[in-house]
Parts: sequence; C-alpha cells; structure tokens
Amino acid sequence: MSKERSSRGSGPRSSNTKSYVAKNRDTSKRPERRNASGNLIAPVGQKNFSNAKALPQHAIHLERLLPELLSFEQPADRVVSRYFRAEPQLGNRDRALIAESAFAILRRKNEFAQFAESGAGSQARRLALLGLVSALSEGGLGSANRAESAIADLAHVLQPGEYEWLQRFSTVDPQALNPLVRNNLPEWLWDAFGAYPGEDTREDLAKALMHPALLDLRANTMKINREQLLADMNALGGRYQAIPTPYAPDGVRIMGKPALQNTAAFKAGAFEVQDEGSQLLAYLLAPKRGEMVVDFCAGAGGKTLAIGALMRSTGRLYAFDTSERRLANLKPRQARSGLSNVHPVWIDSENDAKIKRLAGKIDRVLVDAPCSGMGTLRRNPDLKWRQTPQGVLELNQKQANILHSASRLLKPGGRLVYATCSLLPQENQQIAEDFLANHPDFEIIPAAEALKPLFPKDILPIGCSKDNPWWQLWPHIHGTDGFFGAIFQRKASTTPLKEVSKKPKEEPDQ
Ligand SMILES: C[S@@+](CC[C@H](N)C(=O)[O-])C[C@H]1O[C@@H](n2cnc3c(N)ncnc32)[C@H](O)[C@@H]1O
Repeated sequence: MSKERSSRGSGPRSSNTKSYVAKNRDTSKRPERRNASGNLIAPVGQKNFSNAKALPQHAIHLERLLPELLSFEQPADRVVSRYFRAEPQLGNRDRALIAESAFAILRRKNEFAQFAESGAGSQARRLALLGLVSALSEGGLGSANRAESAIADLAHVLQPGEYEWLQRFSTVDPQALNPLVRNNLPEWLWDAFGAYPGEDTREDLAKALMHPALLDLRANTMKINREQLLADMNALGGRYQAIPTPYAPDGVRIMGKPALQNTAAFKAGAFEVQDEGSQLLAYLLAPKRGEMVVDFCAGAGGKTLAIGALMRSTGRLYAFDTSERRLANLKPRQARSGLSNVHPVWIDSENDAKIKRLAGKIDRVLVDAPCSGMGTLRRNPDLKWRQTPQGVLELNQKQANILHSASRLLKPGGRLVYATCSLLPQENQQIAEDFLANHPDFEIIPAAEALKPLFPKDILPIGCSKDNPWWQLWPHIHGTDGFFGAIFQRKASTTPLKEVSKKPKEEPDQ
C-alpha cells in the first residue's frame, strides 16, 4: 500500500461522490458518443441520482472501471478520479452515480462476487448492475430507497434475463451465506472485530460499514452559526433536508446528496464537509484563545480548521505534516475559512529539527496519527481489501514514534491528544498505554472530563465510558466514522524531559 494512502482516513471527504463532481460543467455542448456496440450514449441532465434513472452508459463505464479498481493496486478514489479525467464528457450526476456504484461494489465485494457467479454476461457487467442497484437504493431522501424501485429504475437498460436475476439477488437470505461473504470483510478483519468489539457486536459493526457515510457539515463559526447554515441549506431546494447533528454543536447533517461545491455558502467558507466524529475530536483538544497549538498530522486540515475556529483565529496554530500534497490542499480551505492563525509547516519526519525548536513551548498538541483507517470503511471501502495485518504492525511503530516526538513539544500542564480513525486496539489503546508506561511525565485525562462542557451534567458524553479513560466512536452505535482518542497532560512539575523520556537512538540531542 502506498505511504500516502496508508496514512489517510479521517480527511475532509465526506461523500464518495463529492470530489468527482466537476465545477460549472456545461453539458449542452457534449459531442455525440456511442458505446462499443455503436449504440448512442445519451447525455444525462442535472438530476439527483437518488431519484434518477440509470442509463446504459453507467453500466458500461463501470464495466471499464472495474478491472483496475478491483486490482487494488491504487486507492479507489485515485482510480475513479483518473477515469473521470479521461472521460471529460461525463456530467456531474453521471459521475456521482458511477462513483457511488463503484464504491458500493467495494463495500459489498464478497456478496456481489458470489452472486455474480450466476447470471449471464460478463462478470464485470453483473457486478456493475449490482453496484447500480445498491447505489440507487441508498439515495437519501426520495422514492428510490428500496432495491425494488431501484431495479425498476434500471429496467429499461437491462438485457433479457437481467431483471429477474437482479430480483433474485434481493431475495437471497443473508443468513444462508458464509459470515465473511455476508459481512463483506477479509478474514483477518472479521477475526479482529471478533476480538474487539467482540463476537456479539461485530455483525452490527460490519453491517454499518456496508452503507455509505452520512453527509455532515461543520458550520464555520468565524462566518456563520449553525442555525443560519441550517436555514441556508434548507433554502437550497430540491430533495434535500438539513438537520442539526445530534452531538457536535456546529454540525449540520444533510439528508440527500446536493452538489455543495457550487453553493454560495461553500465558496464563502461558511462550512466544511466534516464527519460529526471528526468535529467532536477538536473538543478533546479544547484549545483556548491565544494559545500555541500544534496539529502534528494535519493533512489537508480537516481538524486544523475546526481547532482554528475554536481558537477564534487567535494565538498560533501550526499545521505539521510530512505530505506536501496534503498541506497544499489545506491552503485553499484555509483561505475560504478566514482563519489567520493557521501556519502550515512541512516536516521531513517526526524528528524534523523544526520540532526541536518548539520543544516545551506548546500548550496543546493533536496527533491525528496515520492509521489503517478501518473506522472509515464506509467512505474508503477499498482499505479493507488493501490493508493487511503486516501493514498495521508497520503503522504501530510509526504511531508510537510520532506520539513520542510530538510529546516533546508540550509545556508543563500542556495537553496532548492521540487520535486515530481506526477501530483496532493495537493502533489505539495499546499505543496510548505504551506511551503512558514510557512517559512518566504524562498523566491521563479521562475523555469524559474533556467533553463534559458539551453535555448535560448527568449524561455521559458521547464515546466516553465509566470504565476507561478513552474516547471511542463507532459507526454502528453513533452513526459517525470510527474514532479513538486519548488525552494526556504533561505533569505540571517534572524532571527535565531528557532524563525521563524514552529517547529514540537517532536523536541524541533531545
Ligand atoms: C489521519 S491523517 C490526518 C488527517 C487530518 N488530521 C485531517 O483531519 O484531515 C494522518 C496524516 O499524517 C501524516 N503523516 C504521516 N507520517 C507523518 C509523520 N511522521 N509526521 C507528521 N505527519 C505524518 C500523513 O501525511 C497524513 O496527512
């Protein structure tokens, strides 16, 4: 797996289709196109695919896309983007439906592949049709939210026998299938979920991971409050509805799939697309006005921007990352956000000399560590087929190194948050426990304490437990991506760092 991809996960992309929608596309001037059999490929109007009819071209494009997608040599979003670049005539709605169908195939690969052993036509055609039915069934609001009507929407593009074949698929009893097929997981991950969260709940988790993620926005409180954003979104018209997210104070959940990039509110920086769980993570860090804060693995800045808004654009917020490409993607988002306290800094590794210069000077540090991304399988379903236990082991070493290095930045009394979008204890609790064992100058702060101000007094905050100090969100329980968080505080008076910290050998001057 590529380094960039292995460290992805809780980025800003909230809808698989979102990033494929081209801006201001003029579809009226498209040249006439024909498919391989010489049939005219009809242009598609600007319709929400959740209530659109699929056209022959959608299945044809999917058939072409699938071999590369299912080779798992490249991240799925990269494969799909490249395909769309090579097919510039495709309209926004076509892209949305093709991309969502491709991701549906990745989410339910085992089930679809097993059923596609029956039926006529090529294997790719059969997978394409199953993907289309799944995508059309999952459309948020509207009539096409059941397989039955999705198949009816496809009827006019089907070959003889395919309608009946698709109907047969919706009558398959999942309980009759092998658990790995029914739950669409590789064996190592099914076993891992059996160990944690446990055999009783792993099917619920697997089921949640087989659906697309919800579309959540974070109101940028530098520009707008949640009520205004809700009103703006609901005024868009169409088959969409905006409601408040249940837990994150600035979150707006969109039911339906509007193309948001062209809205005036987006261009004005009124919101960012951000999962509710990712929004809440900023509250574990709880930055204050005027503080010195570091987002150590800032990526394209999903969490950085939320943290910057909590700081009301005061103080200094360093956004570190080893990926220039990701930091470059932060720039336009930062410009839209209106934040002036964010300072992106490229680092060559967690041991970059720039980190040493800031040692002991920082109030709060977030380590949103590179991880397997197993909490984001609703949006990145290819990860479950591309990740391996060996890959997770390699990430563990990196996670421990980054956390150790980031901890050097903190002042006495400063707060360090370690977070991942993984569900695997070896990337989460284990890293946090090892850190505590090796860093006696840090103590743990229970997540419930940090989130208390957001919740009524007698309610245990979301993701917190009475039995342990960690923060853990689950797709099947909370409807968010899976997240883990651990909060540490540097003890107020400690022996100088160099005497107590575990030192990596390559850093003698720490
Ligand atoms: C989970 S992603 C961060 C997502 C980001 N915080 C957000 O909210 O959009 C992990 C990030 O860690 C970065 N990374 C990988 N190795 C790193 C290192 N040694 N030091 C700092 N960042 C690193 C990756 O480039 C990636 O952007």
